[in-house]
Amino acid sequence: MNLPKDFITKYRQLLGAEADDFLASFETTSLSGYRINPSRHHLPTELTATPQVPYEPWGHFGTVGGRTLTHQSGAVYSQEPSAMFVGATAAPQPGEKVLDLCAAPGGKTTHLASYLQGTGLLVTNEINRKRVKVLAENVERFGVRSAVILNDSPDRLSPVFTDYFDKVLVDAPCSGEGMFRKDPEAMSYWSLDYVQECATRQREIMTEALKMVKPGGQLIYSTCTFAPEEDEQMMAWVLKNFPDFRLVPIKKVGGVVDARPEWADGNPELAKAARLFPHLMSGEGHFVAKLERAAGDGQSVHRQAKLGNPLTADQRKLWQSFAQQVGVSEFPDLVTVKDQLFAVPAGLPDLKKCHVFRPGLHLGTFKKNRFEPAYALALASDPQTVQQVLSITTDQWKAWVHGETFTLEAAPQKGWYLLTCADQPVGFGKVVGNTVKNFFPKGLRFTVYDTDNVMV
Ligand SMILES: C[S@@+](CC[C@H](N)C(=O)[O-])C[C@H]1O[C@@H](n2cnc3c(N)ncnc32)[C@H](O)[C@@H]1O
Repeated sequence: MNLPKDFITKYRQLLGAEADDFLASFETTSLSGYRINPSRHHLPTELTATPQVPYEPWGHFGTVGGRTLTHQSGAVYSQEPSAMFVGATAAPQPGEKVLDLCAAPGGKTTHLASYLQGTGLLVTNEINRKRVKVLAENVERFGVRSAVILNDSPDRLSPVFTDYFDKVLVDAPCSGEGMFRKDPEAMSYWSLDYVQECATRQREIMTEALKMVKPGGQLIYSTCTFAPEEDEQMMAWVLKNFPDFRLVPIKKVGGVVDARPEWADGNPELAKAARLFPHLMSGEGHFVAKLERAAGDGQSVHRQAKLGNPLTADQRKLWQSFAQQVGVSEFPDLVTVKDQLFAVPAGLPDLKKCHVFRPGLHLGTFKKNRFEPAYALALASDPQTVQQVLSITTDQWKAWVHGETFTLEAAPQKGWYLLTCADQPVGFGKVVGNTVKNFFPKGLRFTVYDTDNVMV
């Protein structure tokens, strides 16, 4: 690999005798991994029997293809093994209020959602308009039930969510040195100046992010770079400028090591943060730190959310009749945005000043005198509790994701069914006679070839 000259010189100086092993690791193959979705049942051993990532019970080494049933149904999320250390360090408790400030494409968000188990509140934000769409697709595919998706800059969010969250994750945009092995393209925009630019942007992001942590709450900061300017030096800057925050120790296993105080101002507290080096563990380069705000009284009062519109009597009837007939769970807080129905998480502050991309779980669309359930609702539904479930074969699944209608041997009762394949939810289909009408979202359709493995 043709590493930039300045990069080699810098890390030879910083790492001394360790530099040879560090630089040699760039010549080895990067490792891929995936996380299992804990809300899915009966997953095949092809997925569950692969070697486990040491610090993440849902994490496995291996590859899952994008055109598989496993991927489409949200049974897994492909994620580089080191990146799993971030969510495992945040590990929010069910019921907590959590912000993922730099969230697209959604690796950490879906991981945080696994910990929350459909409870509490997950505010997941992405500044970039194109990337927020991908984030929404991944949140939907993973069946996340209690997320609000925002498309804002940190300085727009901090006045709305001052002193609000139990946990804030800043998975910062960074110089990406830790990804050179996996994605050599990242080297093309790297320079010593670029590292400085990233550090400046990270200080701006952190200044806003820290305001949103409630007293006693935590902020998890991570990068996928080795650059001390963006890692230990960033934490040294926080400790100096935000005295109500301190670093708390992170449990380090599987070759994860202490951060290096000598790469910043020498403050021994910095060793509490974690470094993931590819020459010391099985994964790419990362840095993770956990900051905790001192307990005390938060100053801020949060006005209740005014999101969307209440349902009309007709809309409520249509939704209830669908929910009862199909047997999907009820949601306490429902709102409409135009003709779209959403279940919103409880306890949100007023989001009038935010760009709300999704106010909650998309349940469906009101059409003229009928209700059409959303793909997001299907993937957030548990086939074990839904009453109207239709199990389809893998050949029928191939037709389904390709956008085709297909026929059944016997005609069940007319209506909406949660379709499952190998016990995984794959969408809602409408049965008319012995035909299953296709409602797989047009933008997500794909072709599965006979030679493709449906599972991995
Ligand atoms: C490292 S990526 C996040 C990866 C994501 N957490 C995941 O696990 O899939 C950083 C994200 O920060 C966003 N970003 C860039 N500039 C930003 C800024 N000034 N404030 C907040 N986010 C920013 C980028 O668009 C990018 O999606």
